[in-house]
Amino acid sequence: MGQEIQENFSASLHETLSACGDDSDFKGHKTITEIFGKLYVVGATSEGAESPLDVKLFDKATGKWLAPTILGKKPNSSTFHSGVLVTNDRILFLKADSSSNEFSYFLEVDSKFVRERKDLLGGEVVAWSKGSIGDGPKPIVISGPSGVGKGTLINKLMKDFPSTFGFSVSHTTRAPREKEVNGIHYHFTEREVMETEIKEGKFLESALVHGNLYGTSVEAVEAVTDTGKRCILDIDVQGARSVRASTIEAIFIFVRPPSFEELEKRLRDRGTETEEQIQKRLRNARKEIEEGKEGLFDHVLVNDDLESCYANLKKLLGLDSMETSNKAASVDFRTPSSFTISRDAENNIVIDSQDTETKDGIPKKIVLDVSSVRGGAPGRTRGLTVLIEY
Ligand SMILES: Nc1ncnc2c1ncn2[C@@H]1O[C@H](COP(=O)(O)OP(=O)(O)OP(=O)(O)O)[C@@H](O)[C@H]1O
Ligand SMILES: Nc1nc2c(ncn2[C@@H]2O[C@H](COP(=O)(O)O)[C@@H](O)[C@H]2O)c(=O)[nH]1
Repeated sequence: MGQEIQENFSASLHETLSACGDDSDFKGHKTITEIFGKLYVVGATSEGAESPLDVKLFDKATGKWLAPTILGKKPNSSTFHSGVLVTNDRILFLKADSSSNEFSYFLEVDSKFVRERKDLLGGEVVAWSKGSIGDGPKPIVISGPSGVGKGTLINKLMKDFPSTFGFSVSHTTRAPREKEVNGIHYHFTEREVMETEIKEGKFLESALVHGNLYGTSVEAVEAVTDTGKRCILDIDVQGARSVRASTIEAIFIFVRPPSFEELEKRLRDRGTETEEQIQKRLRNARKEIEEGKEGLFDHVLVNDDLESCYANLKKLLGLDSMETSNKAASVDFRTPSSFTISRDAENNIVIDSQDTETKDGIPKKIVLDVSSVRGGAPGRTRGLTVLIEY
């Protein structure tokens, strides 16, 4: 029953679009979803399974096509996809012949993130985020004054748990230090370029820190989440505040020095800053240490003895027993190459295979509970629950 409603609805939108002159220019399969008088047309502009899904927008009231700014990593197209309106701010796209890690993408059209970007950029904005089954690992934000040992602690985590954690590589306008490598430690960039990209909405957060611009790009976070790893952000307190205000659900950790004198000693001994820069960083450190007490952070660690601080960090991340404890719930399947979509009595989304042959790992039915999804662009939409029938 639900399935018929879906097909009739979609067919009438195709008719509406044809009557108005379909300028969407998509090759192969496309879907149309109506939200508040706007038709979101999604398809691929070029042939081939690996071409990205694009979004065109038709405004029924004005009869005009609008070109939205598309944020987030676009999903690759497949032979077939289906769009399901989940709430009035997002559409769920389900892809045929795709792995459980790739089959679901959300297109946000009016989420908080999208509204913020609309204010910033003007015009229409939409944002993609990949769907994640289960809770998925929450990103970790690590803040603290310069020289306290954030980088040292993060390096230890990355070395000991390489398949669990991925580092969000920030952009900065400061000059590289002797052993720093572009693209690994930072994306070193020109100020003008970074300012333009901030205006274009490419950054999740950015801040002026010790006289230079630093920022976390949406792409940097997505590059890590795409690998299924848990993202670690090393950012200052201003950045932590911005991430806290975003849709990203993260764990916020503040690292404190045992004393101000020890902090100064570490900064000097590191030997990477001039005296003037050290003084500036120390002045900012006093402010940051005060801000670290304000309740913005979920956990405060004192980095006195490195090994015991690292042990405490692992403990609060639940890593003291085994490496895999923070991995996302894994459910392995492939979606069928053709399917129909319906809603069941509990309002779950039901994907029914229309494949004529049964194949290993491809369920006959996939039931998706989307009632607890949260998060979203930039990053992932987490909390999809999946029930599978073979
Ligand atoms: N517990 C510790 N005891 C003594 N020295 C430490 C400790 N932790 C880190 N260090 C040293 O302190 C210096 C600063 O550490 P690190 O570069 O990791 O700080 P940071 O917080 O990442 O600084 P920044 O914010 O400037 O990048 C390094 O030389 C590091 O080896
Ligand atoms: N708000 C942000 N702060 C960042 C980011 N990347 C790094 N930082 C912070 O800058 C200072 C100085 O770093 P350094 O490498 O020059 O010593 C430090 O506190 C970092 O945490 C970012 O993307 N956003």
